[in-house]
Amino acid sequence: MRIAIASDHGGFRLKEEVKGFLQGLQNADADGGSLEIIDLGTDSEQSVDYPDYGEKVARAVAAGDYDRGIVVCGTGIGISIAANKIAGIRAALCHEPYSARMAREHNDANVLALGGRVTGPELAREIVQAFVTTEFAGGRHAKRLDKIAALER
Ligand SMILES: O=C(CO)[C@H](O)[C@H](O)COP(=O)(O)O
Repeated sequence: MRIAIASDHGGFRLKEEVKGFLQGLQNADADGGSLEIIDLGTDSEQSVDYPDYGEKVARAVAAGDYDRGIVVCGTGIGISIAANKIAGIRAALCHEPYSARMAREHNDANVLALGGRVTGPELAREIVQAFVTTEFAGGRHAKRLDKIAALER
């Protein structure tokens, strides 16, 4: 699985932690395959604008260059709003692992958003693990995603 990750300054520290978790999750994705991770920035706590980083990840995932994305800002709100503006992106802001699991199982979320000023690293680890290891359930959920896709047209 190829994962693109980015943050603004408010999410920078948690992004760095998440990259470490992802390294530790090697061979733990839903297919038992290895994880390839690309960091699209930012690279310090110097102030930047979260839409720029939400867009980078969202475009990389929407283009098929990466399978999933993880975006982090202070609350996770702004960067998830930005990512969701890109067609084909289903970004889910999650504060606990249950929502992350459901975001994959029911919503086939392809981008996870986290709040670096909201969620601590240990909880974030569990959220990220759920996001990476849970597959979309399909079935009745597929036609609902078709309806979401229709809203983009
Ligand atoms: O959470 C965010 C967006 O939803 C941003 O990280 C936050 O707004 C940045 O704030 P500041 O410029 O005061 O550091």
